[in-house]
Amino acid sequence: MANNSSNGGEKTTTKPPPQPSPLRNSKFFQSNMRILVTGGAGFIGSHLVDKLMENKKNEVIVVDNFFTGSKDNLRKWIGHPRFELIRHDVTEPLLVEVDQIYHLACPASPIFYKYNPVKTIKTNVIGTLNMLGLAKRVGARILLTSTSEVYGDPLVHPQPESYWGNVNPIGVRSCYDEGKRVAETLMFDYHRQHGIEIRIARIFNTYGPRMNIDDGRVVSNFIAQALRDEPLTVQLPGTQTRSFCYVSDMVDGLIRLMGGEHSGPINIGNPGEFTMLELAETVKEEFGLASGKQDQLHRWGWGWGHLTKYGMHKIVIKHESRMKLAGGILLINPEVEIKKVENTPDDPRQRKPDITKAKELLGWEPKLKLREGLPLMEEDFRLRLGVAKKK
Ligand SMILES: NC(=O)c1ccc[n+]([C@@H]2O[C@H](COP(=O)([O-])OP(=O)(O)OC[C@H]3O[C@@H](n4cnc5c(N)ncnc54)[C@H](O)[C@@H]3O)[C@@H](O)[C@H]2O)c1
Ligand SMILES: O=C(O)[C@H]1O[C@H](OP(=O)(O)OP(=O)(O)OC[C@H]2O[C@@H](n3ccc(=O)[nH]c3=O)[C@H](O)[C@@H]2O)[C@H](O)[C@@H](O)[C@@H]1O
Repeated sequence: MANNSSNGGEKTTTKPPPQPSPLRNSKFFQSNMRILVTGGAGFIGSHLVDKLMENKKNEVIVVDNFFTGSKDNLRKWIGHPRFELIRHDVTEPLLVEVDQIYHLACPASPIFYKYNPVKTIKTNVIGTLNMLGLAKRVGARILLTSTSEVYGDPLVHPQPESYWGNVNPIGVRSCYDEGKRVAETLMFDYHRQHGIEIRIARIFNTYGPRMNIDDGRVVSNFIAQALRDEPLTVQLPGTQTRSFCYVSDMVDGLIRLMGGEHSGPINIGNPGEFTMLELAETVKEEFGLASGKQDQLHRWGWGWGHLTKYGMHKIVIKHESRMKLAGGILLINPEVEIKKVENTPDDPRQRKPDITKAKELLGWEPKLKLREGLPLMEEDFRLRLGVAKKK
C-alpha cells in the first residue's frame, strides 16, 4: 500500500486498508475485478471503459447522470454480460460491491461546469465524499481524476506536483478548481483517517474522439469550426498556452496509476506546449483544406477568374498553398479564418505538466504528438457533424 504523499514527499501515517468485500471470499467468486467508473458515459470515461472491457477478467459498472455524457459513447457495451450502466447522480449515496473505483464524474468543459456552479461544487465535494464512503465500506481502491486547474494561473512553469498553485477562490472557475482541490483534500483525509487506498491523477488538457461538439473546449471547438468552414475562435490574447494529451495516452496513464503503488498526486499530461494561436494554425493546416468546399477558377489573361453567367470575374489569388491545378481549372480551397474573440475571466496564461513523477513512478509518458492525435478525431467529428470528406 502506498504510504506517502508524493506531493512534497511528506510521510503520512496510514492504517491498513479495510478488508475487501466478503464477496471476494465467496466460493462463487469468479476472480473478476469489479470496477466502478463514475462519469463513464463522458469523453475520457467512455475511452477508459473501452480499455477496461478489453480485459475479460474485468466487470465494469458505469454510473452517470448524463449531464455531459451520453449512452451513445457506451453503445458497444450496453447489453454486454460484463457491463452495467446505472443512471445515478454521485451527489446521492451509491450502494454497489466493487474492488476499484475510477471517480471521474464531473463536468469538465468550462461552459458546462460554469452552467450550474453550485451543482459543480456539490458534484466535486459531496460526490467525492460519497465515493470515498463507498470505497471505505467495500474496501475498494479509489482513483480521483483531479485536474491541472488545481494549479490555477500558475506562477511556476512547468508545473510539478509539489507546486501548491495560484487559484482564485471566489472566481467563476472556482466551483471547478477549488472543488477539485477539496476533492483531493478529502481523498487524503480518508486515506490518513480510514486507511483507504487512494490514487490522484492531475489530468492536463486531454482531447480525442467523442469530445462533445460545441462543448466549448478548444480542440473540439477548432476542429468543428474548421470542418464547418467557420472561423476558428481564438480567445484573447491567443498567447496563453496549453499542453494537449491524446485520450489513449491518458487512459493508459490512469490505468497504470490505479495498478501501481503510488497515491500521487501525479500529473498525467503531454508536455508539448502550444499557444492557442499555434493550435489554431495547426488545426488549420490539418483540417482547413479537408472541408472540401472548393472554388473553381479559369485562366483569364495572365490571371484567373470565376466563370459567371455574366462572363469572367477576375479574382486576386492570395493563398498559394490552397491551390491545385486540375484539367486547366484552378481549384481553390477557402482559407479557414482565425477570429480573435473575448476571453473569460481567470483563464490560466500558461500550462505545461512536469511529468518526471509519472515517468519515474509509473513508467508512463505520452506516445502521441498533437499532429498525430488531431487527425484521429476527423472521422468521428465528420460523422457527428454530417460533413463528408471530398475525394
Ligand atoms: N478532459 C480534460 O481535459 C480533463 C482535464 C482535467 C481533468 N479532467 C477530469 O476528468 C474527468 C472526465 O472529464 P471528461 O473530459 O471526460 O468530461 P465529460 O464532461 O465528458 O465527462 C464527465 C462525465 O461525468 C458525468 N457527470 C457529471 N456530473 C455528474 C454527477 N453529478 N453524477 C454522475 N455523473 C456526472 C457526465 O454526464 C459525464 O458523462 C472529470 O472529472 C474532469 O474534471 C478532464
Ligand atoms: O486540463 C485541465 O486541467 C482543464 O483543462 C480544460 O480547461 P481549459 O484549459 O480552460 O480548456 P479550454 O476550454 O479548452 O480552453 C483552453 C484555452 O483555449 C482557449 N479557447 C477556448 C475555446 C475557444 O474556442 N478558443 C480558445 O481560444 C481558452 O481561452 C483557453 O485559454 C478542461 O476543460 C478542464 O476540465 C480541465 O480540468
